[in-house]
Amino acid sequence: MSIAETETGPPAWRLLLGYVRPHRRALFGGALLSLLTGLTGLLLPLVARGLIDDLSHDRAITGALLAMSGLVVANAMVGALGVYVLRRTAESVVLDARRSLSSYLLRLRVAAVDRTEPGDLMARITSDTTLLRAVTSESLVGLGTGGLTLVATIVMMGLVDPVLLGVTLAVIAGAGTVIGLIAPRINRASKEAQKAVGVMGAALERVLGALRTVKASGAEHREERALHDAAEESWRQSVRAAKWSAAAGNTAGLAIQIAFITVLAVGGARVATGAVDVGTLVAFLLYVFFLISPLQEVIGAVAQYQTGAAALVRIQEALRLPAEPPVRSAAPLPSPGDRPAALAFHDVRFRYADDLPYVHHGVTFDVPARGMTAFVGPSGAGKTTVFSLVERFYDPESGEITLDGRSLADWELSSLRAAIGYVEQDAPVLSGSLRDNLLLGNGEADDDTLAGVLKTTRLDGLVARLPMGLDTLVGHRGTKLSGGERQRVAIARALLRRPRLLLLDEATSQLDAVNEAALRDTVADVARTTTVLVVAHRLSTVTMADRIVVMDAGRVRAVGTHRELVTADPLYAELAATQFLATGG
Ligand SMILES: Nc1ncnc2c1ncn2[C@@H]1O[C@H](COP(=O)(O)OP(=O)(O)OP(=O)(O)O)[C@@H](O)[C@H]1O
Repeated sequence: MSIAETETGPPAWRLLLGYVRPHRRALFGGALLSLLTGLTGLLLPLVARGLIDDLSHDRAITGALLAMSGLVVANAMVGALGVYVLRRTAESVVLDARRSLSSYLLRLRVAAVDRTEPGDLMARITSDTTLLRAVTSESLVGLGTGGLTLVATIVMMGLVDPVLLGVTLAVIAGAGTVIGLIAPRINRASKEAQKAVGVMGAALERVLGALRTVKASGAEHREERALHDAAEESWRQSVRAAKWSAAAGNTAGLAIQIAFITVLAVGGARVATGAVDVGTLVAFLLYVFFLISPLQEVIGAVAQYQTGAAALVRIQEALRLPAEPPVRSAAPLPSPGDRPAALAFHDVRFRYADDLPYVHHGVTFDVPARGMTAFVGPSGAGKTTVFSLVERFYDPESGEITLDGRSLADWELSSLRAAIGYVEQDAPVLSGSLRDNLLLGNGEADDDTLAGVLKTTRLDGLVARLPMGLDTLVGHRGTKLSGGERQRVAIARALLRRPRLLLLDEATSQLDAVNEAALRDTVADVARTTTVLVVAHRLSTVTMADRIVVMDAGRVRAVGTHRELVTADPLYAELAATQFLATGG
């Protein structure tokens, strides 16, 4: 599913001004330099007229030649400076957009991310923001400087000969009408092209995220087709945009040529009747020639703006996804002596989306501080969802969840999460070093603490074996670690936060007996000082739990110890007999 296209919202030019406002001074400076370049250029025809005058009156032309050379050099220097200032400003606008967009994406609600394609979001940060560069430096400035130069040129033309100006303006007005018809087509094609880039990003993310599965399923060709289709769609739409942009650009060239010929004809007649002299006609023709650049600049700006506007709208769509409130600074982690947390669910009803069935139909349970509570139940019963709700990745539709007797809704999100350590079932490992991964949740942990946690999670042996110890790169998604090692890294990472509540979604994959037993001891150890909740898949975990919550189809069926439940709850008895992995039990 892709991000909903929003038709409403502020127009693109308002969004653009919002991005540009902080850089308005630099932009204005750059525009001024560009304008100065245009103006110095504008003086050339006047000097040329003087030169022709001097020639026809047999006067020395050295002064006029020197003036022309000086103007040309000054024009080039000021022009280069202007281009540099504008490009730099445009890059700063892109930087701002990338910064704000990436900060925003990190704050996105998990529910919002569920409904989008990460690859598409990535394309919006990388590719769409790039388009802001051109829209700032070329479009906005082009419109300003080109527009002003155009007006200045027209004023000069009016001063030289108003009749010829009238002829020129009529031709330009015709060109303007054509451009007005072309611009929306460029916008539509650009938006489609960027959308296809997003689709390609999503397809790439899908393939690279599961490359082993794709290869093992022999699905390379099918996936390749999807990638190529998206790339081709982007190509098709970009070519369409290019076609219309070229048509717009050529309209400008054509208009100037028509104006040139018309001015030559009408001007020639006026010279013949003696209304104007040859010098005036030459100066006017030079001005017509001078119109090319600002006119093309303005038309280019209009075309470029259409592309930028399409990107701006896509960026804005991402910025409208629901996000968590911004956090100014990370909340402090629990201190070593902090008391464990107590958790309670009161009649919690929850579904992942309005169009999906309820996952929790009124879940109620109480977990006192300290000790280990195991959640068991058939697949899909809603056990992992309990953890997602505790972390506030989602909020319940009704009912209440309390931590230490205080509703989760009243906790500041970062303080709530700081109190919790969460080990997910598939135990993601981020690309980077093993140390980066361990310290992800607590960058402040000292070497002694780290060594202690490595020992309890039995990772010390692994670290000793690795060529570069803790600094060994563990690869994208931890592909260089085994499933069991990944799970232990995730537990170590959570323990380093000294959580007051540890949520452990047990891996369904088997660990070897030694590590299994070690992990069980670790969890039992942690449960003496912390509240531990485990979604349990192993009989060995369940039997050592202080209490077991049996869930079925979004409800809590029973709570008790293994001994109690085996006799009291038929579902539990069946699970215990058939479904649990029995390792070490
Ligand atoms: N992000 C999500 N969006 C929509 N539905 C979801 C999402 N996550 C889980 N579900 C659905 O919610 C239901 C409960 O899922 P949950 O992961 O809580 O089950 P579970 O009891 O932990 O199962 P298992 O033991 O197989 O891990 C399932 O039917 C699942 O399809």
